[in-house]
Amino acid sequence: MASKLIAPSVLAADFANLQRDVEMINNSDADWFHIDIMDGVFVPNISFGMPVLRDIVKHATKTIDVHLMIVDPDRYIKTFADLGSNILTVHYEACTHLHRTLQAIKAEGMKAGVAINPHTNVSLLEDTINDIDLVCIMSVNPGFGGQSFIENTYKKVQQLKEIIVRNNASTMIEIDGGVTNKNAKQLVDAGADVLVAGSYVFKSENPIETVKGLKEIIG
Ligand SMILES: O=C(CO)[C@@H](O)[C@H](O)COP(=O)(O)O
Ligand SMILES: [Co+2]
Repeated sequence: MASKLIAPSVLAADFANLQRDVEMINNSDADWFHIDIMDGVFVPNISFGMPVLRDIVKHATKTIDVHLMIVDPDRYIKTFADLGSNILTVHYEACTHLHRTLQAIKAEGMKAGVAINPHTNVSLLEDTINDIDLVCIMSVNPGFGGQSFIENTYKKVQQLKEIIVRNNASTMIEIDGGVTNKNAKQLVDAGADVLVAGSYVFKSENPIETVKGLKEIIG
């Protein structure tokens, strides 16, 4: 079985010491950079945009996993490809023509991801699962780091895993929000492949050791 991945969320980094924090992820056991882009419309918060991502990409040596929390994401697919995104995840709730959006992401040479809010049932992905490289199950309401993990997520992971197996798909399952050493094992046991961790990593005393601890837990 492929090893499970950790993707620290740069949203929780110190933006006045961004290069230091990017190097920390480079030097850690982390697998991906998780980049949260918020527009203040789809979610009630604005994070950072293209110039900051450009500078992160300049220094990052690992996969760039971009989580778009914006309305009408089709407008920016090419922009995020040109900036160096490897995986581009759009929200199910923000896409009128999800199938078309997924094809457009892949046409730009990126992996295509779909994120679902806590209220969105995984069964809605059954008809597109073979077109989706990664499903990001939100385990908090999107918009902010540092929120508490929603326990119903375990059930959603199991249900999504059943859909993936039933359709013989190779879709990865990512969990985003409130991930810590307390829920990591149960999430991978339920079928998760990638765990995003923001505050738990960056607000810890020794982020490198914290990532290492998470990797040891998920094996
Ligand atoms: O997309 C989001 C929030 O909307 C996440 O990626 C958070 O940035 C994760 O942060 P923590 O919950 O781990 O602090
Ligand atoms: Co995110």
